[in-house]
Amino acid sequence: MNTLTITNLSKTYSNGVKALDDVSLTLENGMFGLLGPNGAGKSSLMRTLATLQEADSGTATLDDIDILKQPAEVRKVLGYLPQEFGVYPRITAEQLLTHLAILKGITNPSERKALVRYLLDKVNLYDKRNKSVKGFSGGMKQRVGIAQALIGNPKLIIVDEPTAGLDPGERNRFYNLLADVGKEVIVILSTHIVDDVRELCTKMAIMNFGEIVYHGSPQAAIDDLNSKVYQKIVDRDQLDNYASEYKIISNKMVGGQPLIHVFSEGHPQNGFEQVTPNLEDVFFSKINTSNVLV
Ligand SMILES: Nc1ncnc2c1ncn2[C@@H]1O[C@H](COP(=O)(O)OP(=O)(O)OP(=O)(O)O)[C@@H](O)[C@H]1O
Repeated sequence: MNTLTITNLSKTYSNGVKALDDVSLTLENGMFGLLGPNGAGKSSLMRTLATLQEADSGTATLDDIDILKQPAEVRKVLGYLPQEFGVYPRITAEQLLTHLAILKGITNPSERKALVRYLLDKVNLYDKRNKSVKGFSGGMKQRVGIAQALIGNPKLIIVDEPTAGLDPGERNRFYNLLADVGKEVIVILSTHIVDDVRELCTKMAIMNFGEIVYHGSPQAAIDDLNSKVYQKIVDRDQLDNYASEYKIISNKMVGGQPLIHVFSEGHPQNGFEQVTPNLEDVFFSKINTSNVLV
């Protein structure tokens, strides 16, 4: 069992933005979802754990490695799929992975060849190994991204917003692959897509303005909202009135009209009906609700 312990991590950029505000989390093997809106600080946290940037204060350890002080040690046991894994030279999938394996220090040619073929098979691209990666679909490129993250038997795999731009079929294939990978190592899936976390993760954190605003299981967070979420279709021009009277946690268009979800300890009457809460309700109820109104 591997353990990642993050303690009081903070980071303020030179422009004054506090991207990490006293972040503390403990993670063990399995898929961990880090959910947050754009700009919440997810990439800042992922880049810090991937030793690509420094924190101002706090600590992070992976088993007995001090991530902030021993970056070279971390890199040996880290697999990282960055948000922009997008520079593809005109080489085949097998050549690209071979090249990245060399960079990762796999020096024995026959061991490297066997590893690359194993990884291509694992991400279901063995048949495409001689095709140029440039011509791959978004989903296939992300699978190459996972294959390269698996080089060197990592203990910690970080994937930053991996499903953006994938069609539903490709997203599903990618989910299956991640779920398979996540059994024996720590996988952190950073995303603003609630479905990614619902489908894959048993543990999660929600981040907003650099702070962890929830840490626990998705189901426990949903249970907390039980019989406290109500919905109603309202007129668009009435939205402001509803916002001042109720605690709106989400607002989406259904057939051209806003469907609002509100949080309420008791039944709000006035045409509202109770709904079974979902992870999206959790997400919106934990982050700043002023974003909700369009
Ligand atoms: N290098 C930087 N210099 C200054 N500000 C930065 C820098 N990188 C990020 N920020 C700011 O820090 C905050 C957190 O950014 P970050 O990229 O970590 O968030 P995020 O949750 O990953 O968002 P997204 O989903 O948009 O990638 C944002 O306000 C962002 O504008």
